[in-house]
Amino acid sequence: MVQLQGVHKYFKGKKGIIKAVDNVSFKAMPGEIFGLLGPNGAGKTTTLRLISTLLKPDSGKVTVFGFDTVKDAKEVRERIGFLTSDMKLTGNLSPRELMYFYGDLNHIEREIVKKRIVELANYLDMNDFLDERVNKLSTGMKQKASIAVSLIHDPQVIVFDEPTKGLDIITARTVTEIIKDFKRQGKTVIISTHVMSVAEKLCDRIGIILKGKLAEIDYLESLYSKYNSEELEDIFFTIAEKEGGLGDV
Ligand SMILES: Nc1ncnc2c1ncn2[C@@H]1O[C@H](COP(=O)(O)OP(=O)(O)OP(=O)(O)O)[C@@H](O)[C@H]1O
Repeated sequence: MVQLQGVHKYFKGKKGIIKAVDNVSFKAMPGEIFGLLGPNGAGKTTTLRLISTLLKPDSGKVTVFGFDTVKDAKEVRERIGFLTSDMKLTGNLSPRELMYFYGDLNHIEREIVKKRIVELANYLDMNDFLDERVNKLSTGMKQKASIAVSLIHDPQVIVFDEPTKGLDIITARTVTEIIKDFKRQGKTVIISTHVMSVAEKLCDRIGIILKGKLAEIDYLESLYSKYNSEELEDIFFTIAEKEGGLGDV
């Protein structure tokens, strides 16, 4: 389980203070896909980076299975996998070598990593390119390799920033199927997206984030009935217009 309680994260911008995350609170539970939906600059990536210990909140608290992301960062990192479509794997190492490298970084015994590589290669259908250099791989293969690397420690919580960004429809479909599978495995999944169809296809619960604030949070089905619409896009614009939070959409 992931919990945010009154979390604030501000940055200094050229035009003054940017309230990237402004008093955000929510919970994401095991076996659930929670989606943060918002326009560019709304604070989605910052929120996910706070959950993944890559940033510290200015105030408020983020916990992962009760462990505090600041005080217990090591315990949190052991339980979390942070994935992003922007993760560009380059260089002369193969996916297998990269998985060993990240296994070592996570202090996992080599025998365990060896077994995990077999599991992940079968699961992600990577056996044909497990020993190719990553800079020779296609975008889809690289994406699978970066997912495998991020999952080497079999995390209970998966945080995925813009899971389908820049992917062709076939790879995007593979990635969305993998995310659904995480849910079936009882993992806690948190994704960010600005693509309504991705949120509609994948998420059980959605938090709409506008200018750093959570403007709405509810089950997808409840949003449809609350706003009397079957279109998440219409619901999003209704909320954004009410909040005056469309920013630079
Ligand atoms: N390291 C940083 N330093 C200064 N400002 C930052 C930093 N990181 C993010 N910001 C600002 O915080 C705000 C929220 O950014 P964030 O990347 O979280 O938004 P986002 O919802 O993920 O947007 P996008 O969909 O464009 O990726 C933006 O105004 C951004 O410019």
